[in-house]
Amino acid sequence: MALSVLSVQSRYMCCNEKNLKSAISFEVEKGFLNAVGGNMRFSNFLQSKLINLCSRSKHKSAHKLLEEVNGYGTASISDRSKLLNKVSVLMGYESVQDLVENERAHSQHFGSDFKDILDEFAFSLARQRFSSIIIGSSSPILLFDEIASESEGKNHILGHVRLPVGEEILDIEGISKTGPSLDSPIVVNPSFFEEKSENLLPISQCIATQNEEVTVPNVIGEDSSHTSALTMEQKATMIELILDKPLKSVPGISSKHSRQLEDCGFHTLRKLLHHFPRTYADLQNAQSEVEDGDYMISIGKIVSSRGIRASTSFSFLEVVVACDIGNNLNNVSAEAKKTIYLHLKKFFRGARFTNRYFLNSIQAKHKEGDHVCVSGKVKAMKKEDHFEMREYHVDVIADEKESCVHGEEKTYPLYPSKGGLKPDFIKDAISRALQALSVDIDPIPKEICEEFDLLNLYDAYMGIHHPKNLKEADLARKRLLFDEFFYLQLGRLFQMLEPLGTRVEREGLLDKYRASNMNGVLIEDWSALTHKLLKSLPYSLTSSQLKAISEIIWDLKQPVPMYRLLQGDVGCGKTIVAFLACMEVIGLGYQAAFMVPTELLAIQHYQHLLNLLNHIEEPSRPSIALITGSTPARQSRIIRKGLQDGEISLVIGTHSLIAESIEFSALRIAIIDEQHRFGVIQRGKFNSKLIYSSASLRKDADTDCPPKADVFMAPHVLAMSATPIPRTLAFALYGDMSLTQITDLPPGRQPIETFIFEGNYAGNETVYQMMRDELLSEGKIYVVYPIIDTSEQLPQLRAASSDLETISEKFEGYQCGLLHGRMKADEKDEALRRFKSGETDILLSTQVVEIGVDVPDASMMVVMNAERFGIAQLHQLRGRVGRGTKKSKCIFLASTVSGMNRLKVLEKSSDGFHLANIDLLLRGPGDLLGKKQSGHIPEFPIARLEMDGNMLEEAHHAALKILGTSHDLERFPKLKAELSMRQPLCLLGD
Ligand SMILES: Nc1ncnc2c1ncn2[C@@H]1O[C@H](COP(=O)(O)OP(=O)(O)OP(=O)(O)O)[C@@H](O)[C@H]1O
Repeated sequence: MALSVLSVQSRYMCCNEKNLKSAISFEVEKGFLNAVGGNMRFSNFLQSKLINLCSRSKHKSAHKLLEEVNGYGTASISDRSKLLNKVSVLMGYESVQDLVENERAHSQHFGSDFKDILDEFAFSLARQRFSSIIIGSSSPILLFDEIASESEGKNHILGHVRLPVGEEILDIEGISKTGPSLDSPIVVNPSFFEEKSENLLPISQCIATQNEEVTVPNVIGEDSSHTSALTMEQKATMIELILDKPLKSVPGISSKHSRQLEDCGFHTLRKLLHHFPRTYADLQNAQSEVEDGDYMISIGKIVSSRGIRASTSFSFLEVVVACDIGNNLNNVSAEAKKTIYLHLKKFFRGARFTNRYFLNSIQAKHKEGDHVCVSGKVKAMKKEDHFEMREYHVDVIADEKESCVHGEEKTYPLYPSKGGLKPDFIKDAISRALQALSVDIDPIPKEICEEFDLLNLYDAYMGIHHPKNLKEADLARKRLLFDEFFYLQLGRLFQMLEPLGTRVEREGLLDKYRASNMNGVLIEDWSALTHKLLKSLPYSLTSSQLKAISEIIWDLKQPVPMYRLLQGDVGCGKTIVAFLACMEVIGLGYQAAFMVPTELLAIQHYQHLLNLLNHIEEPSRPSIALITGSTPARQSRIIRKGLQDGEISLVIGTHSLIAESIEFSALRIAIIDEQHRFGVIQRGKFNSKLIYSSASLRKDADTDCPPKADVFMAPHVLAMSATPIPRTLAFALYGDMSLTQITDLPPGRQPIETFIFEGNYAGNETVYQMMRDELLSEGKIYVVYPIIDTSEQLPQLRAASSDLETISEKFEGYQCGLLHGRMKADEKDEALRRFKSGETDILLSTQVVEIGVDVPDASMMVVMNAERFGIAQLHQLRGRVGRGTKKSKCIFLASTVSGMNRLKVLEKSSDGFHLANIDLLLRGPGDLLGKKQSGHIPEFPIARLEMDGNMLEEAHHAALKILGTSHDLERFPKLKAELSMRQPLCLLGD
């Protein structure tokens, strides 16, 4: 309605703006409706709703609200809005907005004519009723206010087509009349967005009406003759306009809708187009048989929707969807087709969910006759062909006439909702945006697309959102995935080339990347301190470790901060590689920080390094410190001071290392062990912390002694991952990182024998016997549990603390220890120390031992309820044994036979990368990396990473090719512009 295009300003604007606007809009509508009805004041409407709720004495809050409603007329706008919100919630709506939408839908029986009249009158009515609100006083033509900034001399390109000097600014109402709305189909020439800087077109010519097409000279493509006179800079700036235009400039997206989209994060065309379908429905309903427990996705028609009150405090919603199934619905005889009925059920507990208003409102959300796509797990009901779904997802297929419903087009994109916007609304906006897209938007040159077998960008956007079939969607996905990698690679390489002065230097660097496996620094060129630590080791490094450290040292010598991921299977010896990297920078007079995810690991690393450094003579022995959450305040103060003064060269710690109060005097390298366990946010925090710390050196530089030039550079970052995440997944997460892999294990390691048993009486007894045998041969045993204490909710799970007594009794004469996350740091440390020293023979633990714990002579691990862990996680746990020369065993006890089957893969393989790939396929990347991380993973681009293994390599080669042709990207202005939109060109060290 008209009100929605107005800019509403009020001194009461302190309350939630969305709710306030909805409340006003609602009042206006209701007021008007009632005026038409002729006899009911607006507050009566609320009263009538509330009185019904009050009829039940339990609703004390409704009574109170009724009193408030009596004073509604005199209340402030913000109080009214709050009141409306409360009433809405009490009526079972989510918010006042939800109520407005539903009430509006309800009022549609007045017919579209009435709606038009309502729209027409609403504006003036709003003015009359709310004199305190200034409506329309600010320029309603928000679309064009960039023009003003341009005339003020800012050379800013508009989010819309620029007008020639003197052209009248169009009125928003004018635009909405001329331009199509979200409800009307449009025909727009793809070149709508393009513009010519010197000969700008009147906007009226650029907005196509229903049947006209507008031709605007093409200035975007590199080969366009019009562009030859433009400078690269101009071209690059113009290029930003296409995908980074605001949505309000897309024909067919009204300013109201664009505001709604913007509120949910869709600020530009790009943002909207990158809202990818979460899946595609095959509208042929190919399943011919449905069985209990199947996960199905199916198209059907809603046959009924009922909100049912089962008791005074229990209600449920039942929506029945009829789905025709059959192998190929178009070519199947009537007998082969059949209809199944899906009963979608949602349950509500609590008296407030049993009132009629609530039940009506939830049942009204599913309209009989609607075509929907349903997905979820089915449970067979007693009646044949009837299935229940309790956890389901329903998408309304917007237009039942849509060709795909009738089988012409099989793939139907299903979008996730965002910020409260319904998927259909987003889908519609995406379709509008696609129509407005230019065919030649692709910044990647045609030759590169051809060489790497990629769709062009326009086809990729079309293919991902409107695919004809799954193959087309997959090709589109690949192209967009390629972009993710490509720009990261391009950005990284570009950043490295920038500071290099001469063409020869740049070419040299590119050559090194062209043959990256040749990079490395000869051992003779390592620093003296690194050599000393190397000499103190009781073993020699494996060839893989040597290669890793020389790659890292090579990177440390580059003029830009290193960003490298060190990856290797469990127990391959990553820690020593990281220690050597620290020595390299400490040897040059800088500091190092080593951050690990658990206190236990911090202590272990600290003690390990301390032991190694004891072999180095005093003057050159670096001072190291340990700082964790349990470090006493006084000691932590001393350490912080030592780091600030530069007296401490290396600090090992948990996330407390990123505490605000820690400052370094010359931090040069940050090692982040098990980086993904910190989550992206903390990683970012750590980085910025480091940059800040380095930046603080500038102050010193201004005063007495100017530091070396490279002090201004942000610290090098070496991330380590013991979870052997697949190479490609690693890049999706750490796309701008270089990768070093340790591929072999230290010599003398014996393969771990793996057994899987069912955790029943017989299984347990067998395991106990194996444990006895192990103890007799002087082995040490970890017993790992999924939980600390037994839980009533999960009686089938064995718990570490509760089992201590049982195990102690069973293994009389042997000492048992306990280790879990709820213990204090020193208790944990003591438990591990006793196990290491042999004071305890059996350590009952939770998964705290999973990461990094190193007890080389531990020779057996038993994992209880192993089905509760992921495959990669079990592989990690198994890696706690077999770290020495003693032959080790690992036993997984599963509660169920089906659980045992899943674990069988661990019996067959001990290759972490292979197992991680399986986990990725079984559980998806979110699960593989733990909950913390999953929220940050763009599900779409990496959904099938295991199958796109070569993509990263290709992206890397493509980036090298581009930069080989033009070191500064001057010959590819579109790419340069795109790169600058995707990430700052100088992320670090600038
Ligand atoms: N080259 C080597 N030769 C013999 N032993 C080694 C070698 N490198 C490391 N080790 C030993 O192997 C064990 C495992 O090393 P480390 O803890 O560094 O492995 P990791 O890769 O960090 O393992 P995890 O992923 O389990 O944390 C340690 O006891 C370490 O001393």
